[in-house]
Amino acid sequence: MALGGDLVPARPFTPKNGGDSGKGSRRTGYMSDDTRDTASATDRQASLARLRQRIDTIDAEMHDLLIERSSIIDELIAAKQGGRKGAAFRPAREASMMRRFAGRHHGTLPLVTVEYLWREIISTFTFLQAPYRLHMPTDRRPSELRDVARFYFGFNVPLLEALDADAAIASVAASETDLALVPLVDGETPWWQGLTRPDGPRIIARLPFFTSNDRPADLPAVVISNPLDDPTPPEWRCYATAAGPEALDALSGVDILAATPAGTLFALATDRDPETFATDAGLPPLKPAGGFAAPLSIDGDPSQQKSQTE
Ligand SMILES: C=C(O[C@@H]1C=C(C(=O)O)C=C[C@H]1O)C(=O)O
Repeated sequence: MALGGDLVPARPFTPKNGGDSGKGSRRTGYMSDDTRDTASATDRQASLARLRQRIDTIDAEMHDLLIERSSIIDELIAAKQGGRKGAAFRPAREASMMRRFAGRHHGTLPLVTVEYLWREIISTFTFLQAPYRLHMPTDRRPSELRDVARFYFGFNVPLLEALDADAAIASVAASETDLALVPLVDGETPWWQGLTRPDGPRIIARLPFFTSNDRPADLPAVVISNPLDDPTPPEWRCYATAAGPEALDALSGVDILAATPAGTLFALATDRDPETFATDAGLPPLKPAGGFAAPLSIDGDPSQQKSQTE
């Protein structure tokens, strides 16, 4: 049976005996309130129909543009074939696209909605270039992490549950194009040791990209991939150290990502030289663990502020 096949269409309400419903039945002038009400209801219907027509026209244009956007994929794959085989992600390009949206955005549509729509588009387009799966540990904040996964990678990308971050990173290492999404939550084990092996998986992005005091899918997390062919260097470089977080807390240009008593994963601004930094801070040599584009705070964005006060 077709969906909704049993549904009976609602019949319009027709009042009996002329519909004496108070205000509308009083005769006050040349045009009765009834006639006026009917006229304004007709006007409302007409303007609603006009607005819906405009929306349908815009939707058709957006749909045509998405189809046109996807027609570029084959050429994109060919253009990228000069590079190494592997994942098609270009995190620096994705970051610059998001910054461009933030710069040109206006109106009542929350900027985070734009981010969400384009994340679905970008993830699907990347997937069409080189299919991949997303490995997600289930041992810490799994439902919040799933929200982040779906917000940033949409519903076309298969999501695979892993026991913990180590298992998720091992699955990435064993694949060609897969990703892992690991929450930045302090724990007992320094899971990031799996990011310091030569030519092994590395951090490629930090989420959320648009930061705000009040946004959906806001669990801090990092995206991990095998080394990419992205020519643009990251703005923050990640390092692992055996030192605890207290050794780094007060230092400038440092962003602590996750910590255990047995070590810290942190990001260092690229204008800081890591060797000089480690020597000055009295730290043992740092182990590179990847990098990411600087997230963007959108709390000053007018449309975002509006959505926050609602
Ligand atoms: C299209 C590209 O590849 C991926 C898909 C993107 C997109 O659909 O806009 C953007 C960046 C990449 O992660 C690209 O490199 O430009």
